[in-house]
Amino acid sequence: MTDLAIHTQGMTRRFGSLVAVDQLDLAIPKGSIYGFLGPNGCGKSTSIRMLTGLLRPSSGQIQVLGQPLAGNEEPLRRRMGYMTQKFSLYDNLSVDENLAFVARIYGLAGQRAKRRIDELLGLYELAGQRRQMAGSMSGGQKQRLALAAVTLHSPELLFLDEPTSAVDPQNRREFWERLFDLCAQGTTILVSTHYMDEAERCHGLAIMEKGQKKADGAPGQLMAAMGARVVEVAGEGLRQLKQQLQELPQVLSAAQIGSRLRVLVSQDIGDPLAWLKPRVGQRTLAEVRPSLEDVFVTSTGGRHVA
Ligand SMILES: Nc1ncnc2c1ncn2[C@@H]1O[C@H](COP(=O)(O)OP(=O)(O)OP(=O)(O)O)[C@@H](O)[C@H]1O
Repeated sequence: MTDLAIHTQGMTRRFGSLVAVDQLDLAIPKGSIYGFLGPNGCGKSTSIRMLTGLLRPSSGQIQVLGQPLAGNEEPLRRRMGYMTQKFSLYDNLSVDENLAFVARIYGLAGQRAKRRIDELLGLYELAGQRRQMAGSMSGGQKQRLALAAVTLHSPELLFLDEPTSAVDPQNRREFWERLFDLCAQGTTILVSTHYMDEAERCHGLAIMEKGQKKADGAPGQLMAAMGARVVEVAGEGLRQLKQQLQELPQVLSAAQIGSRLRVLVSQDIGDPLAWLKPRVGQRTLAEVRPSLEDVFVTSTGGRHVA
């Protein structure tokens, strides 16, 4: 299918007896931002390495930009950009030199390279720092330079492996604005993250656990389809209440968020407020909308960070 940037069926990678990625089916539309959400070790990087053609799958089919990846790795890789985890530039080269170096790798030279570098320096607000050493720049500037470098050859498909783990929330927000600019120009972006807020910005996402996809869809859809209702309890003695509620099989999770206890009640309970009322004493109750973290907890059988 040509409207898919990435299409996999049963993509699997084993390392000895460990199944790092287990039967992953993906259908990522062109021009969208798609997220891999999951904890360390769940197989995000291994999946990205397979999709970029750097690592062979143990089994399964992979199509990238409408072509089978196997046998077409080289030409397809020229149409992709890949920012690895802890991607770093050369600290002891200037901004200009870093981009010129990357341009050479992509076979861009002379006036063409110069024009593209000028364009990117303008776009990523780095024109005033051309001669500054990359190592002396702020985290946000380094991030912008990294994005300039990885998009220098105007890739159609961009892979970003935990791109914002080293930047503050303000820079993270700006970085995402730039991703949406790229997306608006038709670039497909696959981004791995363990931040809920970041995953929530994606058009679609896969929730991963131990190499398996546990849920797939738009964040809003996943929240609407969650198999649990969310009730917040306010009052005294929440730590003790949490212990009591977690004993109940109908309570999927209970986690303290500030001065409230966030309780996920199985959807088998028709009226979660009426069901909880006698179990929480004098405390107050309110049903609230699910968050992506709630979806993560219910789909992975994990626990809220509490
Ligand atoms: N080359 C390798 N040899 C053996 N095991 C590996 C190899 N690469 C990854 N693994 C294992 O595969 C599993 C998935 O790792 P992967 O790096 O894909 O996870 P991740 O979700 O990207 O996590 P992180 O954010 O920590 O990189 C882990 O258990 C990891 O130890």
